[in-house]
Amino acid sequence: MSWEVPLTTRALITGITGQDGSYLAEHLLEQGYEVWGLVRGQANPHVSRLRKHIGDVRLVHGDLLDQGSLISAVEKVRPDEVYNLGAISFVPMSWQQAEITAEVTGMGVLRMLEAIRVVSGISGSRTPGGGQIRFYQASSSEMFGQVRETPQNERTPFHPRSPYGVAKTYGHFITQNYRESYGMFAVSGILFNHESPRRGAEFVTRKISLGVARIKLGLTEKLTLGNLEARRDWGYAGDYVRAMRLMLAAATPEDYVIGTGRTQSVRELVELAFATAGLDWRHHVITDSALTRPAEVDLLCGDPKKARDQLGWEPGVTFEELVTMMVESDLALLSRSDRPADEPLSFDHW
Ligand SMILES: Nc1nc2c(ncn2[C@@H]2O[C@H](COP(=O)(O)OP(=O)(O)O[C@H]3O[C@H](CO)[C@@H](O)[C@H](O)[C@@H]3O)[C@@H](O)[C@H]2O)c(=O)[nH]1
Repeated sequence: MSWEVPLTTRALITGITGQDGSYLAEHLLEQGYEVWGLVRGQANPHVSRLRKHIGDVRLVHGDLLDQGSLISAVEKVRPDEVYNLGAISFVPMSWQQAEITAEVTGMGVLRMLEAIRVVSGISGSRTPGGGQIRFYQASSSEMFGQVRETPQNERTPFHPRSPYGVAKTYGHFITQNYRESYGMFAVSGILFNHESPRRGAEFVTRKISLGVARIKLGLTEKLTLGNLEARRDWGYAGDYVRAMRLMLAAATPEDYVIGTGRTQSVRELVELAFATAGLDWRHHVITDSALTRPAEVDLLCGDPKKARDQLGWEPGVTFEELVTMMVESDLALLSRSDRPADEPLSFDHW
């Protein structure tokens, strides 16, 4: 008599405590994966939240700033797939802390690739098979920056406009380089903005949905924003993590743009979010030039044709559904009797 030993794919996710990490962990668990998260720090407050919401995730300690810790983590977990979502991801902070952004968001990618290379025993160039571990890098549409063409696709040149964008561009090219140098299955998803009720409160979509909820519930009257004319391609994070897995399941390692193909201004987002709650934004929104950026990305719009044609990936949630989902979620959250007192609320309370 024989029986089949179940083959479980093992994934290691950096940035597991962030918005995308949480959705990706849930998605991979649903697909039958064994999911490990890399967590840093001695008393990381995000870990208990992660444990509470996604109990089945296993944790391993490590830090994108510490090469040895990444080698140890990869050695311990022996993953089939590594998803590098860890980064300093808030663009304005990258001007205040340009060097640490370069270290975490840029050099962190190199350190993880090196950890995979060393643990896989890849020493020379073009090792046959390039090892078994497949690597996903979270590249960003911020790399397009001052865009050369619209919509942006996989062949559009990069012109990053922030230290964050520059660091992501390094991460993108070092991933490509390890693929070309060592034959590793290393790919980048160039993801346009993707949001959800779990988005951090510092990003504009969540800042607006929380602001609308507070105003609707009489907790405040005004919401202060920066540049209302910037345009973004906003999709739903839960849709975008599906694309990450599909990229690693593909027959060949390639980079893909993930976006919706639509673009809206911050002003249009504001108008819709306030209207969703029955409010007129013009009575509540004020702008402050202190919130504008030293160099802005004026327009982003992704062309996801390659992902659609080759991966069968499609966004499921429209911009209008996304905005409604976020405003309704924050209205429900702030209406709760056990609402935490320490506002501003963020992803901590999903
Ligand atoms: N955060 C914020 N942005 C504002 C505000 N007012 C206007 N904006 C404008 O809203 C736009 C979006 O800002 P964010 O939501 O902070 O996102 P981002 O800078 O586009 O970056 C996000 O998307 C990238 C992918 O394109 C990600 O790579 C990055 O990590 C982040 O998630 C920017 O043009 C920004 O100037 C405000 O009060 N706060």
